[in-house]
Amino acid sequence: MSLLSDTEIADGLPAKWTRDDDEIVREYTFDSYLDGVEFAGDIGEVAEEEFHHPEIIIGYKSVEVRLTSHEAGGITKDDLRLAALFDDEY
Ligand SMILES: C[C@H](O)[C@H](O)[C@H]1CNC2=NC(N)=NC(=O)C2=N1
Repeated sequence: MSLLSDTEIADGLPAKWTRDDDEIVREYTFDSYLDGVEFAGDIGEVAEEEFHHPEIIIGYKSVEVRLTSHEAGGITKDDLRLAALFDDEY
């Protein structure tokens, strides 16, 4: 999978996602801590199915999700695709 250009990333970022250097990031908020934990598990299953894994930081009533393509060394279409799939779980 090849690296995307700055323009391709900007144009392809799903709503509420932002770019942070070589990663794309979104923070999800929840009514309870355990709702966030459950969401993390849900997107973990999607990541495993797609074999493309995010960094997931579980906070109090919030979950931060970071995506990058390690092997490619930056942001690829896989990252944009998984971001949209994770949003479907929210
Ligand atoms: C060996 C390598 O980790 C695997 O091919 C997969 C697993 N999940 C992955 N996840 C992410 N985010 N980037 C990768 O390059 C990647 N590679």
